[in-house]
Parts: sequence; structure tokens; C-alpha cells
Amino acid sequence: MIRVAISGAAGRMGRALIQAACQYEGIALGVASERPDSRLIGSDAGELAGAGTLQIPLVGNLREHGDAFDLLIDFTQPEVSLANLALCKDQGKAMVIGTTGFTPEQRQEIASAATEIPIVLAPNMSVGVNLCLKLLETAAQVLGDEVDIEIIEAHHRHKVDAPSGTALRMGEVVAETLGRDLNQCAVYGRLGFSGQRPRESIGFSSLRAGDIVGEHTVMFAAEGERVEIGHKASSRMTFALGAMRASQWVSGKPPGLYDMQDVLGLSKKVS
Ligand SMILES: NC(=O)C1=CN([C@@H]2O[C@H](COP(=O)(O)OP(=O)(O)OC[C@H]3O[C@@H](n4cnc5c(N)ncnc54)[C@H](OP(=O)(O)O)[C@@H]3O)[C@@H](O)[C@H]2O)C=CC1
Ligand SMILES: O=C(O)C1=N[C@H](C(=O)O)C[C@H](O)C1
Repeated sequence: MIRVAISGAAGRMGRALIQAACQYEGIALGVASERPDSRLIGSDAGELAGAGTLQIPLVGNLREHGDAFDLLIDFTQPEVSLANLALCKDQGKAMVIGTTGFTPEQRQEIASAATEIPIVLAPNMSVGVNLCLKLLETAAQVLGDEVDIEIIEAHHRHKVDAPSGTALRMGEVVAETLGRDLNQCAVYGRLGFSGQRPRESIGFSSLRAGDIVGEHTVMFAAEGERVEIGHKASSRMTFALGAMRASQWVSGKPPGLYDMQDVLGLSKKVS
């Protein structure tokens, strides 16, 4: 049995993760944590998530509960994830990170910690999105430089980062397949006299509205036809169950930085 700690337990993903941990074979909830000054500290994690009473009270300081978990699942915000990363490194725990919005420097910090502990880092843990990432490689290979590529994403009004981590990963996959540098060719929204579209640019558009769970479309548009590869999440359980799958997969793995492509056996890397 793998005992997981869930950080950000009262958040939208935290609650889904608690539910998923309760129903996933081979996984047990060991600890659930929230911001130390949260008024929810001490309340039962199961009741909070609508999963029934678990007798696991929310804690504010994970460091004091290292003996109650083997692996930490973190869907919070970059600074919190990095504090948890330091904890996992110090205590030799594996980590599954779903948080998005990391800077390149923060991603580097995670990569460096992964020389000491096994980490799964993925902006989207759904099987469907990870399948789309494979399909995007094929589409980019076939359609090449003959099409305009635009990435459109839509999320709920509470989301704080844009474009979404998934949209950025989709852009990275397409750019890498086409031999482009995303830092050079990405265009984030357009306003005013934006000029004609250079063929090599990859455009990003972000919508924020209501309770949209997460939608992504990559458009490959030519004269006369266009291909769209898209995914719509209708429940956060799809991400939460993916995180459980990742937790099970990464437990006992050697130190390294892994992603959901590795977890799902879709990776090009030779392991
Ligand atoms: N990889 C994937 O598949 C997915 C990734 N995500 C990503 O997950 C992240 C979280 O999303 P979401 O659940 O919607 O966000 P929420 O804001 O709902 O949840 C984050 C939670 O973390 C809490 N928190 C803040 N500080 C701490 C701390 N020091 N210790 C423990 N908990 C803390 C927050 O509390 P408070 O509100 O009081 O600050 C909040 O409850 C985002 O980056 C999002 O993009 C989301 C879905 C899928
Ligand atoms: O914040 C969210 O909700 C989501 N974030 C992830 C992202 O930024 O890609 C994944 C999912 O789309 C939901």
C-alpha cells in the first residue's frame, strides 16, 4: 500500500485527489495538508472532500508528518510546490507534481531535485490529453510548415496562470516536432494592428469563464481545410485518477524526472 500525502487538500484538485485516493486500489491517504493559517486545519479530510469520515485531520506543516506518507502529491501553486520539493528531497520521498505556472528557473530547480528523488511532473494527468500530445506529433509531422498553428484553451474563472500548462506543453510538442524554438515563435493573444500572421508563429488564446474544467484545441489551418485536435475535461476526477496512476507508477522508481508520457508508456525516451 502506498501512503500518499495530498498538499492543497481543500482546493479544487485537492478534494478530487482525496476522493480518488479513497477509491484507488493500492493507494491510501496518509496525510492531507493546507496552508498553515487555513481555518480548515483540523477538519476531517474525508468530510471536506465528500468522501465520508476518514479520521485524517488537515495539517498545516507536512514536515512534522513525514512518517505518515511515502509519496507527496502536489497540485497547489509554484512556491508551495517548491517548498514541498525541498521537504521531499530532505526526507527522500517521491513526488507527483501537477501544479502549473512554473518559471524556467523553477522547472530547473525541480529537474535538479530529480537527481535525488523520483518525480512525475505533468501539466495534465488525463489519459486523453496525453494521447492528444502523441497525435499532435503526428499532425505536425504530416502537416509541417504548410499550415498555421493556433492553440486555444478555456478554463474556469478562478484559474490564475495563462496560457494553461497543457497549452504550453502542446506548443512545446508541436514546436519541437517542427524544429522551431517556442520562445521565438509563440504569440500570446493579438491586439490592434498586429500585422499579417507569419507562418512559423504558434498562437495562444486563453479564455476564462464560469466553471469550465479544462478545454484545449490545437488548430492546423491550411487554405481549403483545417485539422483540429482537441480535448474537453468534464470532471477533475480524470486528472485525480491520473495522479493516482502516476503515484503507483513512480513508487520505487530510481531518481529521475518523469512525465505522464512515461507513466502511460507513450514516451519516446529509452528507459
Ligand atoms: N496536472 C494536472 O492534471 C492539473 C493541474 N492543475 C493545476 O493544479 C494547481 C491547483 O489547481 P486548483 O486545485 O484548481 O487550485 P486551488 O486554488 O483550488 O487549490 C490550491 C490549494 O492549495 C492551497 N495552499 C496554498 N498554500 C498552501 C500551503 N502552503 N500548503 C498547502 N496548501 C496550500 C490553497 O489554499 P488557499 O486557497 O487558502 O490559498 C488551495 O486550497 C494549478 O496550478 C492548476 O493549474 C489543475 C488541474 C489538473
Ligand atoms: O487550473 C486548472 O484547472 C487546470 N490546469 C491545468 C493546466 O494549466 O493545463 C490542467 C487542466 O486543464 C486544468
